[in-house]
Amino acid sequence: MGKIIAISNQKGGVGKTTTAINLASGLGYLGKKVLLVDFDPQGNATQGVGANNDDSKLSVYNLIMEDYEVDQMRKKLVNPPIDLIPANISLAGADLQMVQYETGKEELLKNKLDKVKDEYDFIIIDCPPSLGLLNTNALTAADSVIIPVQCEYYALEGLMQLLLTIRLVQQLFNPNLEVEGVVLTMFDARTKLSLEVQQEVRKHFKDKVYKSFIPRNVRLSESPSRGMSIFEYDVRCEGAKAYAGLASEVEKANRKGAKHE
Ligand SMILES: Nc1ncnc2c1ncn2[C@@H]1O[C@H](COP(=O)(O)OP(=O)(O)OP(=O)(O)O)[C@@H](O)[C@H]1O
Repeated sequence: MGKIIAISNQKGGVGKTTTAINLASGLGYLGKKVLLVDFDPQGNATQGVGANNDDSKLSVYNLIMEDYEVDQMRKKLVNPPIDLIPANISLAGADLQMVQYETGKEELLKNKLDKVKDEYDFIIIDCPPSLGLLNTNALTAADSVIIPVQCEYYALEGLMQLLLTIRLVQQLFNPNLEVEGVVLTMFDARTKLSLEVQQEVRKHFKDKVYKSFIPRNVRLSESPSRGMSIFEYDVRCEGAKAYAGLASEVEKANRKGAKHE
């Protein structure tokens, strides 16, 4: 049975998509069967692995709002060795449409992903930067959440709101939802601020914070525009080493019988 992990933080630009792409790819290169679900209307994860986010194509919108199944829109990629459910701008309208459903609107993604969960070791969901119904769908479908925290001023601001949302989803729709881990992103060891944010986050989340932190690295910001994960774009750069480390930590924590270290 695969593990479904949502990459979530309602704050924009903290590294959700970069983490979703490179964690999924890193796990793929470790030999794991991985499905990356782009669940952000911006479709950045789709483009970031070199796939098309043309809004005339079937996407995650059709999966959750219509009678389609994963098989009809998943793309099997070679480099990185993962499967992808693409997203495009049509997903932006889903929130408003779902609101009108009387029941089941929080479980639309879960209902579809559960059917393919057995085929994968990991299903990674790239969430949108909001706490609306799309995010609730991702958290209801997920077994756990990885929270990327950018090393900047006000890094922790808004995290309480995310934790409250996670608790609410636990109470209402998904009692087994857990925080898988917190990953520090855009870390700059030369600045006092990055070190302070790191200390603050560790004080708060203790052993949930991954030992691998993601440095600010220009190669990581360049790779999506080439449609490559960091492992194809520049496997030797610091960003690639950091995401390889994160993928190993996540893989190890989810080996049968393993406990989060
Ligand atoms: N470690 C890093 N070093 C340098 N640039 C980075 C790093 N991580 C992310 N970026 C860049 O920062 C920007 C925001 O990153 P990303 O798109 O991953 O964040 P996001 O949380 O998914 O954003 P959104 O909330 O808009 O979905 C992008 O331009 C990305 O290339």
